[in-house]
Amino acid sequence: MTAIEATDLRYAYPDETLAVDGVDASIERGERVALLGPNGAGKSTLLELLGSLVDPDGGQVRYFGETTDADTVRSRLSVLTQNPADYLFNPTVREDLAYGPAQLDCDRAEVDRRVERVADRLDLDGLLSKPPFRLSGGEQRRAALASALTVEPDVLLLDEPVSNVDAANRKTILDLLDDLAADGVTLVVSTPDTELVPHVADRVLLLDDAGTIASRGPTRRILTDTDLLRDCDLRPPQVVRLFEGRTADVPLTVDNAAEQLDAAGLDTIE
Ligand SMILES: Nc1ncnc2c1ncn2[C@@H]1O[C@H](COP(=O)(O)OP(=O)(O)OP(=O)(O)O)[C@@H](O)[C@H]1O
Repeated sequence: MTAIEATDLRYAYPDETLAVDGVDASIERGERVALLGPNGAGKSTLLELLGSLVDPDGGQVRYFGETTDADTVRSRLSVLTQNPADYLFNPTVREDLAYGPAQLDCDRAEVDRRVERVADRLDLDGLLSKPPFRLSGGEQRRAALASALTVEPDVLLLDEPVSNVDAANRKTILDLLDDLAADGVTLVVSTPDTELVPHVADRVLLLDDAGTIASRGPTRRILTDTDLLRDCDLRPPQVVRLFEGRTADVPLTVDNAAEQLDAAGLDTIE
């Protein structure tokens, strides 16, 4: 079943900047999709349109087959923007995490269960009683993600979820996204970072700086098309640049590359 079906989306800001121009996108349930493009390509705007945070000037977004009903969308879909303040507005982090499920009429015990479980998963246990404005920038981003997760969405749209996040927390977040995908949650991640894409997506919608889709396809096909990426002002992943032309099966990540070198008996270089 389709999770999100967008047709001919168009959005211009009040100053007439055309940020999204005629985008079609169909995202199946359980898929992991990246919105990849350079700065200013329209990724955040498209993510907000796909997540019903803003209404398009043209075109339409439908969810789960047919519905456009706002309550259904709110209960089954979470969007994480780049601004943690959109999610952190209560006196304590615990109340911010509890806000979504409480809005969905979960009872007190269920709300507490969700808050504890997500806080544990994102290493926020020690921060639950703090006011959110006392958290560091990275902690605020984790708390915002946690508040998007306590509604237990079927579809999660994330705008640059690991930008400005340290290595340990990046791993925590990427492992969590793997677990959510394994549980069947549909993931849409916007990023300008080609290095991140193999970790979060099986399919890519590639945007160019005109707010249109330049190409779409499986992650491997898009990330190994180095001319296409450069035409969109993106740098191909470093490991692709290193292995391009040296093997038919170009690895997309350093871990893939290490496995290939081991398999080829090149585990040490004299
Ligand atoms: N509030 C706004 N008013 C006017 N123009 C805007 C506004 N927000 C974004 N834009 C413009 O819309 C275009 C798309 O912006 P958007 O933030 O969607 O791009 P992006 O691909 O997410 O960029 P980045 O990678 O830098 O976050 C850009 O040209 C930007 O300058």
